[in-house]
Amino acid sequence: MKILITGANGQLGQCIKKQSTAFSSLEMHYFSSVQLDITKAEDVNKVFAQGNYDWCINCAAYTNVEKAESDKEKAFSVNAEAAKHLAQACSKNKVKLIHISTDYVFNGKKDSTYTEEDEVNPINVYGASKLKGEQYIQQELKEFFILRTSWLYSEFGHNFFNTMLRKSTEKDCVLKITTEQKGTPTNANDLALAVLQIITNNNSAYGIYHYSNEGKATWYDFAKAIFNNADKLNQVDLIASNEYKTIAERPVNSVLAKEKIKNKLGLKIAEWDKSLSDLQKSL
Ligand SMILES: NC(=O)C1=CN([C@@H]2O[C@H](COP(=O)(O)OP(=O)(O)OC[C@H]3O[C@@H](n4cnc5c(N)ncnc54)[C@H](OP(=O)(O)O)[C@@H]3O)[C@@H](O)[C@H]2O)C=CC1
Ligand SMILES: Cc1cn([C@H]2C[C@H](O)[C@@H](COP(=O)(O)OP(=O)(O)O[C@H]3O[C@@H](C)C(=O)[C@@H](O)[C@H]3O)O2)c(=O)[nH]c1=O
Repeated sequence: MKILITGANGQLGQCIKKQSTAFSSLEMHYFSSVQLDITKAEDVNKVFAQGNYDWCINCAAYTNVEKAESDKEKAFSVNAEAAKHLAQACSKNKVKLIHISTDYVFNGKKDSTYTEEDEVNPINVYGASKLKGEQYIQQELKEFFILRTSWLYSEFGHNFFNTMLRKSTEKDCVLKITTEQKGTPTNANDLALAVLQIITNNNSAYGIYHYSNEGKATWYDFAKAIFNNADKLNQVDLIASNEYKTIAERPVNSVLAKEKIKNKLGLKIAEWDKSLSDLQKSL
């Protein structure tokens, strides 16, 4: 099977590269943002017309939640308009699409886990742009999986996990970490494996699915677990805080319900804290 991966040098793209070594039946074709800018519809059409792909995994996105508030046009261009071009190219060339979306499509006011049927109502520009992308894909294409995930981290790229470990090397490190949001940290390597399993299982139960690791945490809980696993809790002054100022608002609760993906696609999902400690042991 021939697979096109966009945004290949981002965090998820690199995890897919790492995990795909165990999937010898897949012929992977990686395109970085320089090799294929998905906002350029003509370039997208050219790559699709030349490739004869079976699947496209869209890892390309505008993911800076803070910057998106003042850079709305760019966020919508990448996360919404370009997702539309991709879906149109997929439809025209009979390519199946796996697209990644976010827990930030929800407003966070629900006090239990979010299912795929729950009302979407984003409270920041990034979330709104990702929601528009989901809507375009549903309009343009039948054979798609949209996987909404949350709080991705890994050894690659820019994420909360790497930020915490980097800051902990600074002298007299004091970290005030918010307890105001509850969600699920998700190992991007686990998501990468899930994506590759969906492709190889050749399941045709297309649609929107939630995928995160199991369990829930605040960002403070997440930071504490990272430092505990790294045996660094006594090297940092870690303070639970409800005063960390941000430009973008985040949903207070964004824990995702995973029953649909487990039941319909048969995926097994690890607990967030176990997956985190396994990753840290392996690095
Ligand atoms: N990170 C997270 O916590 C979460 C992410 N998601 C979603 O998961 C997916 C993967 O995220 P993640 O890997 O963490 O994000 P990253 O920001 O690490 O990677 C995104 C990649 O997209 C590339 N990109 C940006 N604009 C374009 C463009 N116009 N054309 C082609 N490529 C482009 C970036 O390249 P460059 O660096 O050159 O701009 C980067 O390599 C995204 O859809 C994101 O919305 C969902 C929930 C949580
Ligand atoms: C660095 C830092 C952050 N925070 C807070 C800010 C914020 O509320 C929370 C997380 O901060 P970040 O900026 O790392 O994460 P954020 O950009 O909100 O992460 C989101 O990214 C997008 C792409 C998604 O799709 C989401 O699922 C989610 O992972 O922690 C602190 O409280 N203290 C700190 O020192």
